[in-house]
Amino acid sequence: MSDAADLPVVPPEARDEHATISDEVDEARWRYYVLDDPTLSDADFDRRMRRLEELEEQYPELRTPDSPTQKVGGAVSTDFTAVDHLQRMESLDNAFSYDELGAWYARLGRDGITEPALLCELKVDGLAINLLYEKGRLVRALTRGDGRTGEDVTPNVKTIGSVPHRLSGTDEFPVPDLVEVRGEVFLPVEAFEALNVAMTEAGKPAFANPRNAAAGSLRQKDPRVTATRALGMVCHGIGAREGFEPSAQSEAYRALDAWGLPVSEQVRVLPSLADVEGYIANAGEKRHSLVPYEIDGVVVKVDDVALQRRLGSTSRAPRWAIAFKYPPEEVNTKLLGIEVNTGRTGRVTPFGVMEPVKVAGSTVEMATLHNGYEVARKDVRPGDTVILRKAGDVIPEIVGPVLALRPEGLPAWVMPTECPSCGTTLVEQKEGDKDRRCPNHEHCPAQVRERVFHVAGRGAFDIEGLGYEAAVALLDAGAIVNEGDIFSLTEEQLLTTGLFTRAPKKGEEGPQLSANGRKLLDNLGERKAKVPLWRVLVALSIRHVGPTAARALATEFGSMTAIREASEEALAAAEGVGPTIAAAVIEWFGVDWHTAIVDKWAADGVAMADERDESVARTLEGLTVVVTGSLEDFSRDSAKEAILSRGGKAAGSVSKKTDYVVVGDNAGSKADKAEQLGVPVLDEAGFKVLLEQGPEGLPAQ
Ligand SMILES: NC(=O)c1ccc[n+]([C@@H]2O[C@H](COP(=O)([O-])OP(=O)(O)OC[C@H]3O[C@@H](n4cnc5c(N)ncnc54)[C@H](O)[C@@H]3O)[C@@H](O)[C@H]2O)c1
Ligand SMILES: [Zn+2]
Repeated sequence: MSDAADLPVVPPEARDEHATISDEVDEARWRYYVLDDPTLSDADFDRRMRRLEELEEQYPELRTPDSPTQKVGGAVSTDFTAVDHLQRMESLDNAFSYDELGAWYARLGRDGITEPALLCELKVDGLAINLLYEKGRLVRALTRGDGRTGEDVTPNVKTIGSVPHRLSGTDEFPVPDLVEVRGEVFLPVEAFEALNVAMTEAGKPAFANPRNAAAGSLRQKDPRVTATRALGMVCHGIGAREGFEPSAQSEAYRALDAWGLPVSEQVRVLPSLADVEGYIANAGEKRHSLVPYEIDGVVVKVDDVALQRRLGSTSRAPRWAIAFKYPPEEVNTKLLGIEVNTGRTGRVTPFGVMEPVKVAGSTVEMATLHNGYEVARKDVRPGDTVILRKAGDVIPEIVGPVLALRPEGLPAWVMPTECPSCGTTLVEQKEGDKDRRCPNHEHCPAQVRERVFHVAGRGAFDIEGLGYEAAVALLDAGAIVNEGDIFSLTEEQLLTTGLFTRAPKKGEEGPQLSANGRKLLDNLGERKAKVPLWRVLVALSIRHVGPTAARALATEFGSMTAIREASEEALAAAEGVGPTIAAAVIEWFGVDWHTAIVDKWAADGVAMADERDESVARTLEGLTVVVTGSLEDFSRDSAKEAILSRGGKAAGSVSKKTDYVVVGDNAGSKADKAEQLGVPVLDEAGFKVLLEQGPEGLPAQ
């Protein structure tokens, strides 16, 4: 041990920083453990703890017993009776990377413990609980508190369904005289979401996350309230015990399981660090699907109890365990402003602009707020500190404001009444609609821009070289007025934009078309000639007509003309279309500037029908055929294809306009309907004749 004299002198700045952060951490712990209402995100909290540890590493003098790094966080609220644990409850040291995990493992090696069996389990994001069983009876349940003294929440814990009030023994594991069982109380994600809906409906503030909701639900003064919250519990250790001496952590879990306590099925004992890393990676990938509650990491423990004893503990955590923490999915950041954006269909969407923060591995500075109601419901205001959540691949979400940090007098945000792009007064599509739309569909610059971009996009014409930047440039230069002009773009027009030009070479005059520009013209020419009809339909931005509906329409009708001429009933009757889409299609084609776009495209050489196989005779021209039940030699799709390719229409339901109904095995009501309406009915053989020879081939009815 070194003398105080050997220690580096602590500069006043370091001392100040340490004191400031210590105060912040103490305050944060109070809010988190006692009030269940944190103002720091876990990531911000962890960062402060790390900084304290760094400072103490550098200036060991700062590592006093009352430093937050030396204490198990938490305190005891006066709402509950304070009771001492029989054996201290500890925290866990953290690893935020494989390197840090490796460093922990290497330390075991230096302590003479090589290749120990390692028990891996999920780190449950809940709150710690200590259950005392005497002679198999649950006599007390305590929160962790400061590790020595916890809060007595026995009546509340007794409402948790998975916590047995009495243990049952087995031959291998008889009920011990006394045992402290440690575990985590959690609220499953689904129950959390349901609870928040109920809270909002009751006009109460929603919980920020399942962990806070679990803590708030368990630490209720009235256990009847706790009883209504679907809390769960999972065991992760034991404390004091009499009449029970397991030799391994995993053996303890087998005993807990035998006694009827909830033990996770995800626990594994693994032989090497590489296996542990595999476990961590796998659980990280399945973070939201492995178990119905939230996890924030993996806990790795030396399995052998004798080795655990040998390693012992620091002032706050065992040396034989480490928590590997996943990147945080929730962070706090400043909401700088709320802006609105007009989309392709005119929907005006508010979105939050935030101070950029890293969350779940990516930097986020914007997140949608969906509509004005959503902003009001969450009550987020520019200037608020907000909780930003990004779970896995899900798009980032602003969960809500940290109310305790709201500056006084911060005004609520008001949804604009006019389009941010063209100034037109916004409307609701239909009464009670939460969305507001700009009705200026034809000329609103934002809508036109989004549509042009959409026409060229992956799901529609898929035109390489016509991205967002090009769409904006072409519109700004007036080279195109709207999406109708895309396929008549000329070299001269491209030259007006600046985006598709290069400097003239010797002997050339004026700016020249760049390689990009020539490529764009080639792509336009190539795509318009061979694009399937359904992509053209998607490109038109008809409400409700996405790829699925577009494919259905194309299969059924085969050409743009057929779709345009079809009645609403005929559209609705088509397989996979239905009344909503039919109405949207009719409405869309009823607008002059819409049909002008279709006509312009057709004139510019855009393919407006799916190519037919010319070798097939058009035996069904003008006929509508319904196939029902299952056929031997045709699938649903191939039967339809056979009808379409011969010029017929394949309808989904039987009406007076149906010419033939083909009835296969297990045909249902459609066959009856045909009979009622007197529509000729064919079996599979008759269908084949019809396909080959047309109605002439069939015996006269
Ligand atoms: N946001 C805030 O203001 C704030 C304040 C205080 C603490 N916190 C959060 O709490 C953490 C520190 O709390 P802590 O001291 O409880 O440490 P910890 O949560 O990092 O780890 C220790 C705890 O993990 C729990 N745990 C879950 N699954 C476990 C398992 N399988 N095996 C063993 N233990 C398991 C136990 O309850 C144990 O007490 C911080 O990292 C932060 O995330 C946040
Ligand atoms: Zn507008």
